[in-house]
Amino acid sequence: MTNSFLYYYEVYFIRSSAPSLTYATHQSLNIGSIVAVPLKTTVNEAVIFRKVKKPEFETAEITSVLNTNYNREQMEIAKFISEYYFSSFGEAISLFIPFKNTSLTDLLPKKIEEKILPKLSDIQQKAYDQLLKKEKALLFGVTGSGKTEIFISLMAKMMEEGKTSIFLMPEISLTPQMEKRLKVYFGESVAMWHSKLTKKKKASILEGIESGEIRIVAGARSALFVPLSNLGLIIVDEEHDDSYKAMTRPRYHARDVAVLMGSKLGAKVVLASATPSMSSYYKYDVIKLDKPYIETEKKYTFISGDRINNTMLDTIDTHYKAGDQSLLFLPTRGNFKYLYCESCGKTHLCPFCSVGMALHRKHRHLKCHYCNYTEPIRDTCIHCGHTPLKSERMGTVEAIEVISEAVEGIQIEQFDKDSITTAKKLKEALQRFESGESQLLLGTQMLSKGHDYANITLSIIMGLDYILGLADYRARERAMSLLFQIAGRSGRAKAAQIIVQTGDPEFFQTYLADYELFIKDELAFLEMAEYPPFASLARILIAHKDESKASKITLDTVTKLKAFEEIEIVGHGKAPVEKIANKFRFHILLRAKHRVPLLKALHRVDCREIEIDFDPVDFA
Ligand SMILES: Nc1ncnc2c1ncn2[C@@H]1O[C@H](COP(=O)(O)OP(=O)(O)OP(=O)(O)O)[C@@H](O)[C@H]1O
Ligand SMILES: [Zn+2]
Repeated sequence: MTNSFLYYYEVYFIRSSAPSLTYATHQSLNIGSIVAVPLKTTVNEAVIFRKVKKPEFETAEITSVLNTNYNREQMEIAKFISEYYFSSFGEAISLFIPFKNTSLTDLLPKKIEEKILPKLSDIQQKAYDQLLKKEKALLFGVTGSGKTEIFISLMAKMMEEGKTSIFLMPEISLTPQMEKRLKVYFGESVAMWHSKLTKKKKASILEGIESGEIRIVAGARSALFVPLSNLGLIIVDEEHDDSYKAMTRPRYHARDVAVLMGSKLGAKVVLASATPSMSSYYKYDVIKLDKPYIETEKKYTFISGDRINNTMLDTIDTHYKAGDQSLLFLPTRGNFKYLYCESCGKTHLCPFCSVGMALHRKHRHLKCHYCNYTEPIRDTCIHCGHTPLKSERMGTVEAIEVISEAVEGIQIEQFDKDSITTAKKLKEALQRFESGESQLLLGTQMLSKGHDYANITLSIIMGLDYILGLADYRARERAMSLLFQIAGRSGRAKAAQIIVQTGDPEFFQTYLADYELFIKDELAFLEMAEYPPFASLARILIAHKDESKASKITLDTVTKLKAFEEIEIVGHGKAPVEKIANKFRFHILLRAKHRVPLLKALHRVDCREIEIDFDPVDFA
């Protein structure tokens, strides 16, 4: 029977981590075609990966050929993702939505009426002109400088040329407001895309893309993978944001994949931020927009401590009574605590790694999660002698209680992952805030992203020292960009007040007027300390129900890795979050001057029981 087949193909199962298999068929197929193939008792979707010679072993026959396919670029990018981010090809290709076999490739130009497009200011126009000339660039524009208007002009230009655009935002919390802004200009030509859309909605958007009606797809990470033909532009807004990094396999970084995609497809890539990442600033041409569209006065107040104090309460009250709105940021609840000094604001650091020592009350010790150095719990600050050291932090719920009690009548919007669980709740919360029904937006990281509300006149940033003390080589960058981002949500139309809670005001004050100065100092530090962008990092995660098994896998992997001279094992041991879903977690942090030797070494270790996170951004 099998002798009569003419063609043999290696295929990968879509969404599966399984290795490839070979199937036979009578017809010649293209690489990237999607087929149905039998496996045991089921029929599965698979993608044709490459043509192979007739194998020695028996092969089953391809059941049918579906009417969709991945194009060459999608296949190539998926291959890159699977190798660079250590996933199977089947998992990597499943990020993409395939093209219909009948997809058109020519789009007619669409012109947006001149009069409805935003009129750019002179400095916006200059940045726009510069961006037109570059294949890829970083638009470094202070908060409120009107980066969005520049994007709109760029996307309109693409439409006129019969090209499509992808506009990425870090999270869906930004989509409702951005949707409104984009619809004004692009109407039915723009679609919002994110992973929480219903199947029906997705299907209708895909139809719009196919017919050529939709020319712009805007949304979170997954919008990068929609099947747009004639792609002319990819914008990555808030490019510094860690939400662009996927936390499950394939653990890709959407910003970095966007850059690769742009170069493969000949599409322009514009990364943008008011607080660019060190790596983008270092790698790409920088175009600056250094004035807000509307200049307002900003007054900063620094206070120490870790609680909501009377200064904050009084200020919230004043702004509330004046009919203005406020924003209050609290760091995300961590899974463990650090010791810090209330008096000087410094976190107690590991003497070897300069990262915060985590407090383990149960074991009655402090521990560094990078090098495992431990020491007894201490009570006195080594910097200023103050005693006792503190370890408490406050969550959103407690904060709302305190403020509601002190500021009579104020309506507070809890804006964090515990309360904003659906797209609907998000939309409603933002609507209540926009209409003025609520006057204080109180929450975690979600607050910091791109929101544009004219009426906010007060930003309060709590717990910055906690961020500064995180066990993360980017702790300073994270704290500084957070401060700039949250401060930037206020004062868009009127003068604003910003309260910053930190025991180390000098650090922040040095850079308040100039984020670029911070970038330069930080890059010098990273170069000296040999961290990215001056080195490559990878993190190996090991999780197992049996703790001793997890520990053994960790040690075995470390032993194997020691054979590779060009890579350094920075540390290994229990992960800061020791247990998730009943599995004990261990990790290994690796570093190399160049990425290639690191990739090579990691491709040599057995991947079945470990997970590799290349270019990690999360160390928990
Ligand atoms: N050319 C323009 N004409 C009219 N309004 C403008 C123009 N440029 C900017 N604005 C207004 O200024 C405000 C700030 O602009 P925008 O939200 O684009 O800032 P941004 O650079 O994206 O800031 P962030 O980094 O904080 O997200 C918006 O309300 C926007 O509508
Ligand atoms: Zn240490």
